[in-house]
This record gives sequence, C-alpha cells and structure tokens, in this order.
Amino acid sequence: MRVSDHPTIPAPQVGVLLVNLGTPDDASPAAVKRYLREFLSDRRVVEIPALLWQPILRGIILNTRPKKSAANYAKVWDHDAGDSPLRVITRAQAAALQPIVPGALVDWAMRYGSPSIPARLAALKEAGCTRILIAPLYPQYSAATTATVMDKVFATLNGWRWQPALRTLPPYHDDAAYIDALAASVEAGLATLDFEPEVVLASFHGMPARTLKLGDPYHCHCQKTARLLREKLGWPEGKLRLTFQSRFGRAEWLKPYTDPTLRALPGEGIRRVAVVAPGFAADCLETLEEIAIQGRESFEHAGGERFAYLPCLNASTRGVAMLRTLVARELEGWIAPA
Ligand SMILES: C=CC1=C(C)c2cc3[nH]c(cc4nc(cc5[nH]c(cc1n2)c(C)c5CCC(=O)O)C(CCC(=O)O)=C4C)c(C)c3C=C
Ligand SMILES: [Fe+2]
Ligand SMILES: [Fe+2]
Repeated sequence: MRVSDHPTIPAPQVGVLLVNLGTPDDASPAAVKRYLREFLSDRRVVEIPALLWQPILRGIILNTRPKKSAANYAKVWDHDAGDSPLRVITRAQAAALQPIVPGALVDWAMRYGSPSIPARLAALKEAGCTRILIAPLYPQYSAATTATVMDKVFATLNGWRWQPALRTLPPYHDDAAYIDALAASVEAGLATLDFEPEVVLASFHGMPARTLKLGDPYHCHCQKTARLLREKLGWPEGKLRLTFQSRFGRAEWLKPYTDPTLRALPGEGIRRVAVVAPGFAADCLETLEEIAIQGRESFEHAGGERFAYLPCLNASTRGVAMLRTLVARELEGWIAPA
C-alpha cells in the first residue's frame, strides 16, 4: 500500500475558484455606488495616479454615474432570481461544473462586491482544500481583469500562516475548446433567427488604447479569438468584424468602437446584423443592456432593419463542457482524470 492510499491519511482536498468581475448587490444607486467605488479605485483598472484620480472619482463620477448605471441595471436585473445576471450565471456555471469535476470542490467569487475572493478562499480552506485552482473567467488576458484577480488572491494569502498550493488558469483566447464552443454557439444562435445577418460583430470589452503600447496582450488576444472564430465558422473576412465596446472616460480606447460601428453599418448598406460578445464568459450589464438594448437602438435609428444579440456561453451545456475541459487540464496530477 502506498502512503497516499493509506486510509487514515486523507487525499489532498482540491478546490476550484471561478472568478468573474463583480456586480452590485442590488440595482439601487447606493449599491451601484459602493460597487463602482471599489471597482474604479483598483489601480489595475484606472491607471491614473491616485492623487489625481480619487478626487475625480469621489467628487464627480460617484456623484453622477451610480444613478444612471442603476437605471441600466434595473433594466436587466434577473427578477426571478432576485439578483444581477452576472452573479446568477456565475453561480450556475459553478453548480453545473461541480458534478463533472469529481474530486474537486467548485466554488465561485467576484473580484469586486460579493461573494468576495477572501470570503470564498477562506471557505475553501475551511472545507479542507490544500490545493486551489484559481480560474478567472476572462478568455483574453488583461491586467485590468486577470491580473487583478491574482493580486487579490495573493493579497488574501499574504495574511495566512498555512497557505494552499495554487494553480492559475491561463488565458484561453485561442484554446480549441473555447473556439469550438463559441463557433457552435454562434451557429446555433444564428439558426434560431428568422433572418440572415450580412455582418456579425464580435464585440469585446474595450481598454484604454495606451494599455496596448504599455504591453498588455489584450488587444492581440481579442484579434486572435476573432480570427480563429471566423476561420472555424468558415466565413470570409468581412463577415465577422471585431469591435470594442463599453468605452469609459474621454481618453482614446481600443478601436473600432462598437456603437459608432452599429450606427455606420446601415450607411454601408448593411441592414441586418447580429452581435456576439466572445470576451464575456457570462451575460451581464455590458451585453444585455449596452448591446442588446442600446446597441439595437443605435442600429435601428441609423436605418438598420434586423438586429440580433447572440447570448454568451453562460451556463449552457457547451459552455460548461468547455470550462470542464479547461479546468480538468489544469487539475492534472492533483486529481485523477475522470
Ligand atoms: C476604466 C474603466 C474600465 C476598464 C478598464 C474596464 C475593463 C474591463 N471590464 C470588463 C468586464 C466588465 N465590465 C463591466 C462593467 C463595467 N466596466 C466599467 C469600466 C471599465 N471596465 C464600468 C464603470 C462598469 C460598470 C457599469 C457601468 O457603470 O457602466 C462588466 C459588467 C458588470 C455587471 O455588473 O454586469 C463586465 C463583465 C473587461 C473584460 C475589461 C477589460 C478587458
Ligand atoms: Fe468593464
Ligand atoms: Fe457599459
């Protein structure tokens, strides 16, 4: 009998922590203000010296934006679940993953707001996990998303005497499992429409343009995802166009911008369009409100005739199977392959 087989020595407990961005606790301006204060105070997200930025954030932005954002959250809030779509879907992803990752405890957290990374790491530790895979659900790496999750994890462990062993899920922007799942989901989404779009936009969350010059791979990761998706679908170059959405502030962000593109398409003679958001693991304010509501309005006001928003992979069977492939690969050597 090997030591690891000895009945009195328990096998190491393995934990998996799915992490997404975060969302307010409710759709009230007060809750949105609390969430935005934490989110926009992260130096990985807004890379302006704190002495300059904090007065702008506290003096202007947190006095104006929460009311407007709260009204937008109210439009997409999941009233059945009584929660924000991002939290509902992330919870569902973890629940669906649990039975197909035997040997690991699957949990989930939000980088900003609740449930927090410190709270869920503590829960995994409490459950006896001595090995934890951190899985930020961002296919494309960016310092503003992936790196800040790791910062929070490491800062949490900084206070612990007995730390778990850690692994981290690498970006999966060009992973065949992800591209295949995306392509199948786009094909299935298009098959439900009663029209054929002339153009499909692949809309990714934007980043300040200067982050590209500073060496952030995000822009390149988005380009590669869009190219691989188009190739997998067997489409010609013009059929899938990459755009960047959710611009914030007055600085230049990565281009082309989604909303102006939607407004310009009818002028190019393109009247039927579908939008997919491959950078989002879960539908959220940025897809359900900014694209599916505001984007549609922009397109139709400019003369567009047919518009469809295709949902994210979310907790769909193929989305969860893709996550399982990614997670199981990283757990090799920690748990026996299923
Ligand atoms: C400087 C500001 C922002 C950067 C940089 C940024 C990068 C970034 N964000 C996501 C994913 C999401 N962002 C979401 C909401 C959101 N993003 C910003 C600003 C920046 N994002 C704000 C102010 C907000 C809040 C809403 C609003 O007031 O407009 C969300 C949705 C959250 C939800 O509750 O549904 C996601 C997801 C990525 C992937 C990214 C960089 C690659
Ligand atoms: Fe964002
Ligand atoms: Fe937005």
